[in-house]
Amino acid sequence: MPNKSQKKQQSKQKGNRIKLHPQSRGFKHKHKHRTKQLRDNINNLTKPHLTPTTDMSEWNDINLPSELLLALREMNFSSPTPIQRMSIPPATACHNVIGAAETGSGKTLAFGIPVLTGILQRSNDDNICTENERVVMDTEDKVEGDEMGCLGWVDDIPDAEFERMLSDTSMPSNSLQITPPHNTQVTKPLQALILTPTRELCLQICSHLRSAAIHTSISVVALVGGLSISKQTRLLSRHPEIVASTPGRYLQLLEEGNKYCQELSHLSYLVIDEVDRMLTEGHFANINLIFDRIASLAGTSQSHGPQVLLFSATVPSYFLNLKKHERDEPDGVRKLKRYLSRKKTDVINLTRKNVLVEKLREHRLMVESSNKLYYLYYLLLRKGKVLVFSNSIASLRQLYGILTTLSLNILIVHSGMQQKQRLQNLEKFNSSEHAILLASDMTSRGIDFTDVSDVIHYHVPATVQLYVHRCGRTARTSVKGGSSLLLVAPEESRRYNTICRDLNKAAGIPNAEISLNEVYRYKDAVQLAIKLNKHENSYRKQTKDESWKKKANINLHGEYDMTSSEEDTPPTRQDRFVLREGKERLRNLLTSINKEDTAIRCYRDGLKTVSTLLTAGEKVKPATDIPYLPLIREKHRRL
Ligand SMILES: Nc1ncnc2c1ncn2[C@@H]1O[C@H](COP(=O)(O)OP(=O)(O)OP(=O)(O)O)[C@@H](O)[C@H]1O
Repeated sequence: MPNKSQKKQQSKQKGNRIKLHPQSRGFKHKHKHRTKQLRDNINNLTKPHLTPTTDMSEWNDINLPSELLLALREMNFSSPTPIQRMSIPPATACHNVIGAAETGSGKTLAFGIPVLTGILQRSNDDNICTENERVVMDTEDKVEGDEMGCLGWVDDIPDAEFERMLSDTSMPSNSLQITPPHNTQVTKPLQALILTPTRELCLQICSHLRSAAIHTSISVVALVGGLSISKQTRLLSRHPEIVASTPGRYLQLLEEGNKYCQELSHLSYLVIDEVDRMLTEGHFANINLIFDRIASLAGTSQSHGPQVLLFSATVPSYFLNLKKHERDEPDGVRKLKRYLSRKKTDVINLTRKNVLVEKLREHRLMVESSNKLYYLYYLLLRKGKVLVFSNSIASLRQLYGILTTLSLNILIVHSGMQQKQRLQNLEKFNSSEHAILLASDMTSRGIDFTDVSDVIHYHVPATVQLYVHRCGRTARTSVKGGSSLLLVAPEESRRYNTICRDLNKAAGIPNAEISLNEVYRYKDAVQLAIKLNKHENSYRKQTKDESWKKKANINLHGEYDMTSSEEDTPPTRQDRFVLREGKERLRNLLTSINKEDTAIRCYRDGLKTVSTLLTAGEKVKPATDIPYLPLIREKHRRL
């Protein structure tokens, strides 16, 4: 077995991301090497042979620093997206910006590029960061892959070594002097704070900005709940220029007295992504506290205080028209508007009339709620990368159990899961070509999935904004298109009508042509899976209870108490038999359907995805399960 230092050596040889003590690494040499590398990279911008296909002239009007242009070139972003083209110039000219653009339109860089540009300019102009500090940051802060590309690298540095790196001032004369010279400002206060509603989105933004800042010395740190706060505190002790955070974790660090989080007097940018979500109940109280702190530090001076950048695909009308005050404005919106009025504020609204992406193909199915599962199973038999949204965690868990019993390979993500498991499942889904992810609305905003072919709404979402954001997980910039299928039960028709009204869809969403007869071919199998799943859950619960009781009794009395009451009876052989026999029956049933069934054949041969089925109208038989469609249309017309 290799010991610890051998392991380090091995991973270093593999190009891994272990950091060693500055003295042992020859920081000076490394820095020189890095600076040369950066200079070469920038020079190479003009050498077409490196990436001959990427013409970056479309960015010329925006006048970006060469370090950023190089990174964009490496990402193959040859031209700015419309929202980037419109919002980067005013934001770099120190205006507040409120940006609304469809999902997947590149809003992260629309605020990220001005923030990075501003910080680069300041570091050149103001000498906020001394040359020596920059050297340390440059050498230490390069971050490579981990869970969602953001945090794991800190694991590689042993704690003691990490502390020594931060506190060691007794360097030999031939190593870099990190003690700053007199009369230079040594503290590097926080310059940009980006607030996002979910942890996953926060990590994604952090990773995206790091890629854009790869050729600069700017460091970006993500602060999120569910992951070690002490690691995040250590990251903050390195004074990153940009912090992306969920409001709850930032507030927690503020309350715990973290000096870096408290020092907001030099904050130049406050970004609120998914602003409509952030100002609604649940987040607003925290945002308000953070904002109050920033506003109080800014005082009343026009020139003080950070520039504010607010972005979403669904910016509420009270932000699109700043002069208009609406009755339904959430608490504190006026306060934020007053703050915005201190600087020039540009409102950039690029959303289309019905807000959704043009490339999206929308359908809906009117189904009895008791039949939804049959439809879902039928659809999931097809190939594709399918994202299924449900309104509750309980129903997600139930669907997961049943669909897994039906031998489908399913991933699941919701807020009731461990953070690491959530990230792992998202990563797995994202990197697969064909996969099914059951998700709660935690995943509906901002997550940049690649090539999702279909979004299925198992329940009608509670708001039109949720519908837009769920649909936005497909048909993003990098893909040709995608489909959304809304399953509407009679009791959900009111919500469905509201969505249609808010999206100006007078004729409603087009109906998907899937016949109930076709779907009912799986009825027996699905019903059996429901029963088996129920049985298995209670069997598992009993087994779990038993082992828990055993442990509890052993702990309390030193030995297991064999006397148990009637209802405590452990699962019997009979239970196990029923379960085994049921599974066998289900297997046989599926095999027999499999032999003749076209859908499964299509799935196996990869011929049909959900979208092709929906758009091609594979079944010509009269559609839908429910005869109350005209009623809904009628109702809708009246609205
Ligand atoms: N200039 C560009 N050219 C090509 N692709 C880009 C460009 N800018 C960003 N992208 C890519 O577009 C995708 C979507 O970007 P981003 O996640 O920022 O969208 P968004 O507008 O924030 O979406 P959402 O509203 O769902 O949060 C990302 O994969 C990103 O890398």
